[in-house]
Amino acid sequence: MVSMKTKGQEDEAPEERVPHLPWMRHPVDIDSFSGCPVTSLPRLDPRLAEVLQRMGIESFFPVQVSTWLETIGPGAFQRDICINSPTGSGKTLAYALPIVQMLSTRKVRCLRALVVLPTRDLALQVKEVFDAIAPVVGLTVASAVGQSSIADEISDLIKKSKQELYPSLDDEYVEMEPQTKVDILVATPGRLMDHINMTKGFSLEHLQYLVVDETDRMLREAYQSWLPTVIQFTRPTNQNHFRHDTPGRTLLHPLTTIRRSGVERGFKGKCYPRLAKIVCSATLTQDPSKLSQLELHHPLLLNSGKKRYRIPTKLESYKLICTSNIKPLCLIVLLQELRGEKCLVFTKSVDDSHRLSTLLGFFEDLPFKFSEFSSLQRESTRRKTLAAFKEGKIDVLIGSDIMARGIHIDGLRYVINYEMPQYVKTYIHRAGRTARAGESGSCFTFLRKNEDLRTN
Ligand SMILES: Nc1ncnc2c1ncn2[C@@H]1O[C@H](COP(=O)(O)OP(=O)(O)OP(=O)(O)O)[C@@H](O)[C@H]1O
Repeated sequence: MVSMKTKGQEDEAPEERVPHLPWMRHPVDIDSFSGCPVTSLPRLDPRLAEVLQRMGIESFFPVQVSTWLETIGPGAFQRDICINSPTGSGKTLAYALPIVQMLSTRKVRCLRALVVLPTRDLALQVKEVFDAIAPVVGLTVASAVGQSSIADEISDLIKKSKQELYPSLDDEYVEMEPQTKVDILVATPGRLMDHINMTKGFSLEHLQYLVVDETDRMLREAYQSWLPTVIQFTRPTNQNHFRHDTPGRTLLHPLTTIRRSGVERGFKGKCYPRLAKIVCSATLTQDPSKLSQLELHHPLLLNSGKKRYRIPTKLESYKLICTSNIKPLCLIVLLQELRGEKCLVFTKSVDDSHRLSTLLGFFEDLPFKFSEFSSLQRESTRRKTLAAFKEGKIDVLIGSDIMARGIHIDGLRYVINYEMPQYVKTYIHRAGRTARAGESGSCFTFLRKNEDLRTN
């Protein structure tokens, strides 16, 4: 086996192409910002500063500072924000913090911010971030991910209606009451659609902020047309003539969110305040037809550096060249060398993960504990395996790209591509499970002699 350190995936990426969309050609460079101590961020609510410090956050990362300046700062969220910044650079807090700060002055509780992510694991991880900061300013967060029964989710989301409590109340008064009892909802598209279609009282009419995380993946799949549905339901009143719960009703009552009243002083004739959007990824798509689905309002791109994608600065990449017949042995040697440190091993499919785990199972006395992590396993099994891995009871997880996106595991220093990923984007997300939040980490990729890390 030959091992070689590479200069980094980005040096091997294909030639940069000029983006088709003019607004993508002139991004704000996130790397031109430096970190900022929590206590120095202009206009940050002292309660939020305090809770962040208690969480051990002393200063903000550049992506968080630049997003803050475009939302709470001078940018004043006049434009929709598209964030393209490396894995582990802190994008979650970059959008969570301004949203929580902006909602902290709300008077009436109802659903005002929606964050949508492709998988349940990611959604729950993001909810944890909101849960850590939102309650200190009196905000409530819920998830709609299908982790619990839909009935439990409904009881977390929807108030008992006044009519149920006081049957003699006038219908008109009851309709004025917002029925959602959370301020922020973190959802996966499937469960979100279930609530939109079936949950009585679930309404997006007061929504002010929409976040689409892992945007490129979210736009690649239709997920039951969740995006056009959300956009349709949140159009200003004068453009939205239908509602699913009370068809034909027009509403302009005192509790109507100002966005729906359509104050005509917005940019390029659009109603203002509008539904403000933040979309983000480590590999944001530049495809105009995909991005157009988001109906972005005068978008602003925040990009790390000049390149289209960037890997974390402290990530070291290695090629391991060996023939197929000795690859499992080479993997075992490598894992022995890593001395029981946490490590993710990626294969190209669930079947390959299963085969590799079964093969390793034949070896006795391996000095590391490993487990398979597969979409074919039950949700509860996967959750237990991930928890055991996080706690250090398992050293090595073997899986396919189900583990590649967004998941954060403290102290994970090594990623191994047992099979070379097919796309640069996949490499970036897999490798990005390590070297997060300014830490160092290494990614090893097994290749055959004439193979290269260069992918399409
Ligand atoms: N300002 C900060 N100081 C210290 N740690 C931070 C800070 N901001 C975020 N983190 C930590 O950095 C880690 C990575 O953050 P996060 O998951 O938001 O990255 P990301 O950019 O969304 O990555 P990915 O693209 O892989 O989803 C998390 O553990 C988070 O708690």
